[in-house]
Amino acid sequence: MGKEIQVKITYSKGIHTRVAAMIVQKCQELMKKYQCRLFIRRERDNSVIPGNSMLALVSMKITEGEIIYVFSDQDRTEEAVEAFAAFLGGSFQLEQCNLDEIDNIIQHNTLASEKVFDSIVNGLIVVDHNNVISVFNKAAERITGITAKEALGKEANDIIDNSKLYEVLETGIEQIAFKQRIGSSTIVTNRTPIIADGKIIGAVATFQDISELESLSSELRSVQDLQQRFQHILENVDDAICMLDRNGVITYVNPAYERIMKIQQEEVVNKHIREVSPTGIRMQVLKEKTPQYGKIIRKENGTEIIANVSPIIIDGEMNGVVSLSKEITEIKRLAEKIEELSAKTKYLQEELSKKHEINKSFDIIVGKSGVLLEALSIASKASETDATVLIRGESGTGKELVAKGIHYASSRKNRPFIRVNCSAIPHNLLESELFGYEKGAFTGAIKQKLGKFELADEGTIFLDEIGDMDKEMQAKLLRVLQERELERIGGTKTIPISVRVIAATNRNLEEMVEQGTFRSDLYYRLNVIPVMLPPLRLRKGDIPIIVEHFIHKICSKYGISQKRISKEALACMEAYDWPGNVRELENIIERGLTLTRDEMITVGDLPTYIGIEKGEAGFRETAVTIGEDGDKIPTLEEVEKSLLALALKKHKSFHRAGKALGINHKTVAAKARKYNLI
Ligand SMILES: Nc1ncnc2c1ncn2[C@@H]1O[C@H](COP(=O)(O)OP(=O)(O)OP(=O)(O)O)[C@@H](O)[C@H]1O
Repeated sequence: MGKEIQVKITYSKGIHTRVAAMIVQKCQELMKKYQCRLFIRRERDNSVIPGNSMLALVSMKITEGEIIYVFSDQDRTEEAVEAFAAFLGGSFQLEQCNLDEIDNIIQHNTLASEKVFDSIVNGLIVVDHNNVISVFNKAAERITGITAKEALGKEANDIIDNSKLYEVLETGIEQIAFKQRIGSSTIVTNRTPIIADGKIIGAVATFQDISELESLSSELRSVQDLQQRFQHILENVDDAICMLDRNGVITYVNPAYERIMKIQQEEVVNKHIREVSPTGIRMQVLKEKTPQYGKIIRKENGTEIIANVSPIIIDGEMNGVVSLSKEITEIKRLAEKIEELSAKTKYLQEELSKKHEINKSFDIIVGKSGVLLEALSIASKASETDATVLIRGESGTGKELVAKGIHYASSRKNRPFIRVNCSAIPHNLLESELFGYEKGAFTGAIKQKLGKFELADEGTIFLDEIGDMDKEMQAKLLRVLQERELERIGGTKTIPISVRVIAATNRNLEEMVEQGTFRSDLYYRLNVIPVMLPPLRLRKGDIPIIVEHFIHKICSKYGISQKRISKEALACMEAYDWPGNVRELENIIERGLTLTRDEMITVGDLPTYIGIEKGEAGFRETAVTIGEDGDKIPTLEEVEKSLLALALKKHKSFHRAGKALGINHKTVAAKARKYNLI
């Protein structure tokens, strides 16, 4: 490097564009001649520029009187440096230079500036002091959709509606980072005044299209919003959720996971699944990248869970694993609940369909228990045919009611329903009762008498207590049933009969057939459609509605105001076993309604043996202690009452109580009535 030569700029206007062009032209000429490169160093800030760079020279804004230094990059080029220094310190007369060369340099530089402007990615608009556009670069064209041709030479506000460059021209205050809409784009712009010699000679706006940024940030906002929603869901679902990243590190577990797995998130989050569950399904899915559904896992703490584990695949790449698990006990509980509910629904549907199937004529029979409805459903179906029906059931279970129901539901309903109580009629009279007799058939037969079969013609005959019929009569009945015709006693002609037969008994006919006291052929002829009526103790759920039914029926019968029954009294009745079934219950209600002076039947209005089932007042009052220590000796009647009450409490039926006490059931019933035990 050669020596530096100091130069003082004496030119009054400093180094402006034309002068710079002249310097560049001189520098190029000297560089060519001396085969070196020449540089200028400014004293003010020590900045160095090449002497042949027009843009750098102009930007240095070297003024009159400033000190600069000139040097070369080669040794022994003093001549070149001296010549250059002499030129710089001169007066820059145009004649000194080749004018064409200078024009070319200026032209090239202007073109270079345009290129620079166009290569800027930001929009650039320059206006003069009249707000007329002098620069409108390519980016400005792209962002505004206006061509430079349309814009140049026009007032800025004619081209861009809301341009604020005029404000900058007026105030000289720059506007930084202003957001503005141009057409469909959103831009952010800086507007700066151009000041020369203290005067505003124009303004420049540089701007950037941020529409994409805006839509990205709104997308970001909605993604954030979505993420918050997901977070909320994850935190609140009942399923345990666990997420692993692509490397197998646990990144998230939700509160349900902590609860079900009985673990705190700090214990697992940020740990590799290998540490937490090395042989588990999550590890397997991480390795194999295939989902596993419905896996049942028994945890060490005894919890049984069902898990679905899936790989998270994004753009075909494994991005992590998510597991969703549920405590199986919960599912089991729900499944059991569903099973229970569907069994209940099925039962209710069956009950309902039974009720629907039952003819209205059976509405007089109160009760909605399954066993009763089943019996009534069979009876109702039987009423659609002429088949013989055998009704079985303990005394007082409603056999006659059902027989009537069948008759009134049948096509024979407008014809007679005739009841014959086979046990109430002496054996020798039953034949004439059933089949009638001719005048003079026997002593006392002073005129012809029609039998019940003839009276029931086209209707129904109800043979109650058929088990009490003697064998001779059984044979005669069988013949009539088989032949569908009869002869009156003492008569000669056969009379055809069209009668529907319903028989009933509370006796064990099968046992009687075995013992030979009931004809098996008659048994089979009668037992075409068997209807089994359940005893009241097997359908205690019906007690409240039957009680209500009788209270209503009896109050209406006696024309008294409707009464009620106390909860305790009803509870006693529900606890009692009802050996006399519905008939007994009806009697007790009638008795209670007669005894009570209140609006309500209470425990005190019930027979004592009913209360005892619930530990109410009753037997204890009647219980008698027989002592030998001079206590008062009870009367015989007191002892008898007490014994009867105890026997009835224990055995629940007159028959069995009678057996226990060694007396027959009729005596038990009579004495129970006498002592007010029923
Ligand atoms: N389910 C019922 N709903 C309403 N009343 C009933 C019901 N069951 C029986 N009863 C009534 O009970 C009493 C006895 O009924 P029913 O005479 O039909 O019984 P039973 O079985 O024929 O008795 P027994 O074998 O002693 O002749 C009648 O007053 C009857 O109205």
